[in-house]
Amino acid sequence: MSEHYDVVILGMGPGGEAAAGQLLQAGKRVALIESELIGGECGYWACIPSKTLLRPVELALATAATPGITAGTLDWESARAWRDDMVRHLDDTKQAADYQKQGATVIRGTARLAAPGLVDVDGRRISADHIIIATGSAPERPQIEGLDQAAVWTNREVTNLSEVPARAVIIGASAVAVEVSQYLRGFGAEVTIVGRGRRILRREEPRVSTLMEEHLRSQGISLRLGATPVRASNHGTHSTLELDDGTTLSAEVITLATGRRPRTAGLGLEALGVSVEDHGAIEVDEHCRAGSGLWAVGDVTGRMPFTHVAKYQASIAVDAILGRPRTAQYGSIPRVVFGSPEVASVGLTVEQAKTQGLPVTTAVVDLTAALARPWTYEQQPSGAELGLVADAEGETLLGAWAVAPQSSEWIHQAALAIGAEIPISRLIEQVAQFPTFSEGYLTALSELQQTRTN
Ligand SMILES: Cc1cc2nc3c(=O)[nH]c(=O)nc-3n(C[C@H](O)[C@H](O)[C@H](O)COP(=O)(O)OP(=O)(O)OC[C@H]3O[C@@H](n4cnc5c(N)ncnc54)[C@H](O)[C@@H]3O)c2cc1C
Ligand SMILES: NC(=O)c1ccc[n+]([C@@H]2O[C@H](COP(=O)([O-])OP(=O)(O)OC[C@H]3O[C@@H](n4cnc5c(N)ncnc54)[C@H](O)[C@@H]3O)[C@@H](O)[C@H]2O)c1
Repeated sequence: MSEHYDVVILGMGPGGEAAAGQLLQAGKRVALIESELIGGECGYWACIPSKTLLRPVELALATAATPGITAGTLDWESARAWRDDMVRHLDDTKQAADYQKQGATVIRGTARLAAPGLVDVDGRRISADHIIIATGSAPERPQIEGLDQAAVWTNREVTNLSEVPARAVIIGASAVAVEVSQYLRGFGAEVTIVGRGRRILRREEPRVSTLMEEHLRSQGISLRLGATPVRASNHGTHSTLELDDGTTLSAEVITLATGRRPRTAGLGLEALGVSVEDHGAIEVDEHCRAGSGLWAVGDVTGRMPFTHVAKYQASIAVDAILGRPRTAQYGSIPRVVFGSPEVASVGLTVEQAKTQGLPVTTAVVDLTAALARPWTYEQQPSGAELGLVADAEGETLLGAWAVAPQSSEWIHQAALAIGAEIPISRLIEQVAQFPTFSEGYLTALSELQQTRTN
């Protein structure tokens, strides 16, 4: 006999946790299955430790750029201790107890789909009206000769490091590489990012890449772009990485920042006829439905692999389960790289708009030239810009990006404008507080309007 629940959730990262919270609140009988730690990759080996380690580095850089305060001294031991507290010393006992108190059944183990509506956890059989798969993603391991013998870190080791290596080579040139390079460099490592493309953050506007490359270089981070690693070797005290241009890099650790693979292997999806894409992602419809009574949320769906998206998809799936379906909309969800300065974007890039056959107008504002805020923020500001992408008629925004302090916060104005399709003629009537970075929107919007009238 199997135990029966209204809903069983496979994986308790941000997606699983958001679904669990809402279902328990709705009075559902819920079983939660977790093979490692409640909180998932985000809580222990990704968002939380990386943002915690970035914060003192961000402050040290800001302090060095601000007169009237003595440049901050970074202290690895106390940063590490704060990080350890923030990742709960890799202990989720309290989280499990809290869920149990709320009426959930918490099951430790690796879940597998045994049949429609039936889950197997190491021999224990659990049936449910609905199954939500929220098993997340694992680091992608590139095919590089000798990599298995070299000293290699993934996101797990590089976010939970106990000592900062003297030298680090990072393979990959996207969000993980930018964030990790900045805290490793800040705490004293010599860092080289190896990117096979010609620019970093390749999914964003080319100008974003250029600005951020300049910031990274100015902080002493080396960039080897347009270079592909071909061979790695372990030399005991250090490892080397040979690139296809014939050069060799040497470091104590090689960190992989080469993307993620949805965790679907071994789940038994194929046997149940559930569609899995090439890369392992579960195909879902606009309600996050993967099949009858089967739902998938978060990184496992391969759609915008961010924590806020996992939580959003969870709310979409739960609402459908509770009989009040909504349609998932991804077009105005922000994307942020928490570097110094922050890189924030939302909506379409010019390239993406073109691919969709949408003619566009654009405006780019040098915030340092246009605003007072950068000058009251630091003594010699540079490299802070805001870009807007609008339809060719200049009526509504399609996209926005910013490389500037705190842009993770103020990008949400553009997100709201894009999501709610607020006309530019209305947006430009807003008055922004002086002196703020938000004033940049008015400058960029007037530029868009001028392009339109010219
Ligand atoms: C270094 C780094 C930094 C990041 N920083 C940010 C950030 O600042 N902001 C942001 O929005 N995103 C960030 N991300 C992305 C973010 O971590 C993911 O998008 C998010 O964790 C996805 O949540 P999830 O619930 O889908 O999966 P996960 O967090 O991966 O959780 C899945 C859970 O399922 C469990 N599980 C897997 N298989 C099974 C099974 N068969 N049975 C039972 N349990 C199982 C796992 O143990 C895990 O606990 C970062 C990623 C990295 C690598
Ligand atoms: N602040 C945030 O929200 C945040 C922070 C970090 C990560 N994340 C998310 O986590 C996920 C993983 O990030 P990421 O930066 O690892 O992945 P990514 O998929 O964004 O980028 C992968 C990078 O690795 C490179 N690469 C892949 N295979 C390679 C190979 N064989 N040799 C050389 N280079 C190779 C790619 O060219 C690219 O530069 C992303 O989805 C990202 O959005 C989010």
